[in-house]
Amino acid sequence: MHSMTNARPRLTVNGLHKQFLLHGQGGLEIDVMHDLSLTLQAGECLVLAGRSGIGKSTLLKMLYGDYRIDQGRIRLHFDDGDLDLETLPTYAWHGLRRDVIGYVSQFLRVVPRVAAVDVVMEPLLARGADEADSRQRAETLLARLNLPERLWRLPPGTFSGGEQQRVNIARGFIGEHPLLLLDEPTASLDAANRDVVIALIGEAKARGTAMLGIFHDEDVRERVADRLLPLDGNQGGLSNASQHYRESLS
Ligand SMILES: Nc1ncnc2c1ncn2[C@@H]1O[C@H](COP(=O)(O)OP(=O)(O)OP(=O)(O)O)[C@@H](O)[C@H]1O
Repeated sequence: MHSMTNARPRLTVNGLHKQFLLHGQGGLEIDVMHDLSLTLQAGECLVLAGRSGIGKSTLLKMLYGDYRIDQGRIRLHFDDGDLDLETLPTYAWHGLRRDVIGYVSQFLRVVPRVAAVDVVMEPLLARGADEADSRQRAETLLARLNLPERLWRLPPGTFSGGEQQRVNIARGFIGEHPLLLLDEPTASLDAANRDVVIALIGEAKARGTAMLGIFHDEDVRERVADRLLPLDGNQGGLSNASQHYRESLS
């Protein structure tokens, strides 16, 4: 995998469009994103803003390969060249997620019977890291996030929402990916743990991590955002969706 450079934006998005075709609704089309462009530098945290349903999570899912890039360009910049995600073959996404793009989703996808500490260290093991070192780093992160030690060896399926989210955050940060996507990582946390996440984001910035995040909490947003990107304006969203819906009825 390429190594990333500090000299140019790590990520450039140009003319991105996203449309969902709802087969169950007689082929209704929903325009979620229209002509979105952005750049993201190393060590920068860009926060996506805009009303609910405007397409913030959709953008993160397109960057992570969960949603197809139908129109527009998403380009990652490395020392030795660029990588266009819209033409990336399916098999290449696995390595990209392992080594380059990290993602803290809103909810932990629990794997049954796997202990919390193993969930957290897995991204390191996937790269062939030493098991004892990986476990040590996972435990350090879980301790920082105040997850009680008695829970570390238990599967997180029965943990509280906030406990699961802290396992999720530890798993997302442990890999120190050069590009990190954050979908409401602090939503279900108390003030003390929110502060830990803000500190983790600060440390990631200092390492040169480029971050794109969604934070509804204004206090958190102010503390982490280097820039805000409002998705409202000409980027479609619900107004377009409802317009399409009305057109489909007429
Ligand atoms: N897989 C999908 N199929 C159909 N429509 C979808 C799909 N994913 C998202 N949408 C629609 O796209 C729009 C944008 O959703 P998205 O989750 O990106 O919004 P958001 O800005 O992150 O909202 P919130 O702040 O409430 O999380 C919504 O109208 C949603 O219903």
